[in-house]
Amino acid sequence: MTEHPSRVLVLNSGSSSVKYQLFDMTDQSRLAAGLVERIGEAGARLVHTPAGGERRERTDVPLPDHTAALRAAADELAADGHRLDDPRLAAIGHRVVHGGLRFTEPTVITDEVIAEIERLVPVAPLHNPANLTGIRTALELNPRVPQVAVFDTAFHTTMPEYAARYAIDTATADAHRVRRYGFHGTSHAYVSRRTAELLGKDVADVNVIVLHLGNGASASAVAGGRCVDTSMGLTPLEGLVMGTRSGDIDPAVIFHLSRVAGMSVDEIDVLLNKRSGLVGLCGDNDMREITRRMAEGDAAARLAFAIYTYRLKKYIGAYYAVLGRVDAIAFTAGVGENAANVRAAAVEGLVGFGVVVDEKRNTTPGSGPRFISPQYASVAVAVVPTDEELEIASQAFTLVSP
Ligand SMILES: Nc1ncnc2c1ncn2[C@@H]1O[C@H](COP(=O)(O)OP(=O)(O)O)[C@@H](O)[C@H]1O
Ligand SMILES: CC(=O)OP(=O)(O)O
Ligand SMILES: [Mg+2]
Repeated sequence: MTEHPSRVLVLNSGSSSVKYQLFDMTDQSRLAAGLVERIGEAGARLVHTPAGGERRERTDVPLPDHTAALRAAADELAADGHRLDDPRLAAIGHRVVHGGLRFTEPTVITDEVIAEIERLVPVAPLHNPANLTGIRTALELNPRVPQVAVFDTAFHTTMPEYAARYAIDTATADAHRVRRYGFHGTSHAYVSRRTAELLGKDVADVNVIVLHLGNGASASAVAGGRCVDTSMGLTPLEGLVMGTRSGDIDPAVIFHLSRVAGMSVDEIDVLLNKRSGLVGLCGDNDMREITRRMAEGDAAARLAFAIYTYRLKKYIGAYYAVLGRVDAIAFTAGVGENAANVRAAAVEGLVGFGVVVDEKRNTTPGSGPRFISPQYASVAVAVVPTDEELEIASQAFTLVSP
């Protein structure tokens, strides 16, 4: 009997990092995981962790660009016996951030798919180029295994037109594909499903607000497993306050900075995407550091935290209204899973909506999905760890399986 290939390598290429994980999909176990960070910068490093093995950190290999980073990752995997031409490999799954309106499902990558992802670079300048480098390098390393793109935007394509459209001239919007796409969809899909499981209900029967708070952050309103609204828009800049991005602002801020401060469009782009959000407000984008500074009475850190959590609360209120009935609010990603102070502040004063957290549950560290609201609360508040890599592996594996 020949064994069907059952392994999936997942690549998540970010603007300055590459994350990778190798799964055995027979039991969804992780065979290896790694991260290459600060690519092209001083201090670039690769951290590779084999399942059950010793973590290895490499700073001695040159990591000038994403191609080098992926080759170095392939070498680390090969050193553990996981070669990229291994016949047990069923697919390589890629996170692709912007899929426009065209890609609503995971898609096997062809030249034509690559050309379409390339065409979307202007609406995802920080993300799609890195995703494309990941795809091209993986194709060079193994041209035979199916490569699958899993799009951040796909889960949001169910948004109704009235949530997806901006109120601007329709002809201009259509000519340039200006509309709200939404991102982090793989995480919103996975977390909303896991939240339904935690509630012991069918996903079709529950309404969930998902708050994905990582470096990039977004909220979504999910009704019966379908996304009906999300906070990111044409690009991942709209919505919540993020590590380095402003989130919602009056668009006239851009005209003002151009006319009054003499800044170019590119300079304003960098300002809003890289020098705003938490880092712009207080100089730090790591919530751990901000929390430490707040305890010392640092006023800038306190204000940054207040702005961040106030914006969250506004989105919770908005999506409560959008959904009409909310069964659960789920916090996920680096900040959402770990920062009890952010969770508490985001729902403070919402007891009238049935939204409240139990202090002990909220501050007790845990790892799996768990409730942080009291037993009696009418809306469940939960911490539900995301796993974008496993979700990408599952979708890619399902697509290529006979
Ligand atoms: N223990 C913690 N307490 C508070 N914040 C944390 C903690 N651990 C991680 N974070 C936050 O999570 C962020 C990264 O989230 P993550 O989901 O890994 O981001 P991304 O995948 O977008 O790079 C960090 O910038 C940091 O602010
Ligand atoms: C779309 C997006 O914001 O992604 P990330 O959080 O990985 O930057
Ligand atoms: Mg993440």
